[in-house]
Amino acid sequence: MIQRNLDGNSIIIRLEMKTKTINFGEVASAISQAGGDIVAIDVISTNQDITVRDLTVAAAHADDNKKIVEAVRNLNGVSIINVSDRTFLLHLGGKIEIAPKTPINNREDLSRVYTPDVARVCNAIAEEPQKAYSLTIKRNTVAVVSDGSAVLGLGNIGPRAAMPVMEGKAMLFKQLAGVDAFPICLETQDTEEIIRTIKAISPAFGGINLEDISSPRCFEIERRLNEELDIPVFHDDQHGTAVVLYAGLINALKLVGKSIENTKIVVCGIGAAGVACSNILLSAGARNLIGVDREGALVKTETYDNPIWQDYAGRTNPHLQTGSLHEVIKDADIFIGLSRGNLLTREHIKTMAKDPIVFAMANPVPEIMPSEVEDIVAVMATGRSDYPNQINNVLCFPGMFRAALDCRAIEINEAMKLAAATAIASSISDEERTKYYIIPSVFNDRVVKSIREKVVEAALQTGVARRVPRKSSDISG
Ligand SMILES: NC(=O)c1ccc[n+]([C@@H]2O[C@H](COP(=O)([O-])OP(=O)(O)OC[C@H]3O[C@@H](n4cnc5c(N)ncnc54)[C@H](O)[C@@H]3O)[C@@H](O)[C@H]2O)c1
Ligand SMILES: O=C(O)C[C@H](O)C(=O)O
Ligand SMILES: [Mg+2]
Repeated sequence: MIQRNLDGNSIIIRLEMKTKTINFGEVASAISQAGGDIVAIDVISTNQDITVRDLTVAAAHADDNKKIVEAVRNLNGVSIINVSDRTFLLHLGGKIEIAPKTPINNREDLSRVYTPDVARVCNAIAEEPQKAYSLTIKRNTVAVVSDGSAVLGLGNIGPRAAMPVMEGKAMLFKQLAGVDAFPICLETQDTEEIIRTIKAISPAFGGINLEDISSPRCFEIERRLNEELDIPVFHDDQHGTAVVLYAGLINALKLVGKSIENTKIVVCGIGAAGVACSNILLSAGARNLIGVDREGALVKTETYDNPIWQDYAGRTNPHLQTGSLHEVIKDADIFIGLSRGNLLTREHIKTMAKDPIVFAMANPVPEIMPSEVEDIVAVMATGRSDYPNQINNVLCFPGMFRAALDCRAIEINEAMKLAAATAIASSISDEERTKYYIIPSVFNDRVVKSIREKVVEAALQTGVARRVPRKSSDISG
């Protein structure tokens, strides 16, 4: 039922073949034996003795790529000129650019967009700072800020290595919701310095999307910035994830006919995403929710150095369950993984209650792969785009910021998050809902519109909107 998307693992091998020594059939069979499929062949040049070709080869797993290249390299009469990976090719020079909205064709244009005329616009903003919203990019621009300390599930890989993710988020902001977003990766992991820096750059932006900043620092950074800035600050890994998770769970619970109040929920990984996801589930009525981190279940009878865990333990695990993940997952109705890959096996899932719901959301490798348990779970979801039911914060952040910018919200509050979750969940109708379709696709164009409408409504009702936006049909860049 589940189909892997081979495209993510394809490589392009440019090779030179001595036509008298080897024929193409031999190359093709060596590639196939090493686990690759040739999906495209381009002849680059050819003469009587030598032919140069680009072979696009897909493999089921990225690990097979090395084997395939070795198999080709070992053939007599073949030399490899170059191997490129389509994903790396796509990243050459970065993934986004800044483009002017109007051309500067002559001296008159120049004096309007730049000096001397621009000075009149500057003075207008100096006299009335709110005009920054109408006369600069602030109205539609979000900073995507990371310190590279918790990038996907890769850990603390630093600000340079975080850039491809932040560029990707910026692309998604623009393509899905018309929001201009700029990636900013900071060369500091000091809480105070991050807060100071974000405050210092804030004049250019209408909102701040914090991304991949590890816990517990992320909680303090977000709280302080929300207090000290008048633009919305939203830690995507916390709240974006929580919104989408709750949306998926609303639909999954309908499928299995259970109510959130009567389920046992195990959340693994009590970091940024785990805390926020637990919070949204508790506010939606969850009662028997148990958090598990590296040392096992969090329980209020223990003392933790991490104050976030102490607070968490005090609000969860009502039956004071102790033990490892493998112990507490027994009889659970719902597993939510926000930790790291490959922590569970099929045997562990078999110990869960009837019709288990498994949301294994660690990226890029989930706590358990769907292919291992697909036949024994009622609903399975991951954070990945190559399996059904992708629970990924990308379903939330574009629409959420579209709404916040349009109504010029001073913050993104709980009511707005719940409104977004309901909007996402209800974009799948009763007839459409199946175990493979509990969450809409990122390409479903109803999602951003529906989040935008519901979130603006919630912002107006809760008094955090500074402006009543025009109709949703005005969504644009
Ligand atoms: N699908 C999504 O939309 C989505 C969104 C956010 C985060 N995530 C994923 O969730 C994971 C956590 O992200 P985060 O931003 O909360 O990071 P984080 O660093 O704040 O938290 C990770 C937590 O997992 C815990 N952990 C690590 N190994 C563990 C183990 N073996 N057993 C139990 N707990 C363990 C850590 O101690 C930490 O508390 C990452 O893999 C990330 O990619 C997915
Ligand atoms: O970036 C993603 O794909 C989701 C999430 O923000 C993560 O950190 O894993
Ligand atoms: Mg993230």
